[in-house]
Amino acid sequence: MRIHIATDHAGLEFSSDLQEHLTREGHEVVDHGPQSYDPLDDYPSFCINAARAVVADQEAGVQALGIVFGGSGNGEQMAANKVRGARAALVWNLATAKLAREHNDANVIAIGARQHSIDEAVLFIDTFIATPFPGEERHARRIAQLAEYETTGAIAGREID
Ligand SMILES: O=C(CO)[C@H](O)[C@H](O)COP(=O)(O)O
Repeated sequence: MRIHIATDHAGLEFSSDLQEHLTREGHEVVDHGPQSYDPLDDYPSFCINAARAVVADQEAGVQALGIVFGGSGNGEQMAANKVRGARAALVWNLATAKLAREHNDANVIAIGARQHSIDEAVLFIDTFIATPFPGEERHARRIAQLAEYETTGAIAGREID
């Protein structure tokens, strides 16, 4: 699996530990930065670049997922979700790590580095990567509705209020 990682200053240590872990596990890790600690850096560009790379890989048939870290993970998730085709889930326990794949077919996981130990983050990420999207019809239907809104602005099955 190719894993695109991005963070900001708040998650830099997590990102570096995670990159070592994922490389040991046999994944191909692509680091979208930042490369050094700057307490004033801004997460959007790093996270958007990682999400864009995930979507581009998936569209090219390459198996890829993304991981974005920040202090809370909230802004990082928002940034990733601005990318067309990205489905970024904020994960904060084991259940949300599994559900992000099983129900949402998330292709990016967002984690708050100030909210968890590194061991917890490793568990969430390993679970996220190992969990397939079973493709149950109701979940696929809802994901397709999101994609339709994203590409056409149409809200499936409803008139615009
Ligand atoms: O989690 C984040 C965004 O959702 C950022 O990592 C966080 O806001 C950075 O905060 P600060 O500039 O105070 O270190």
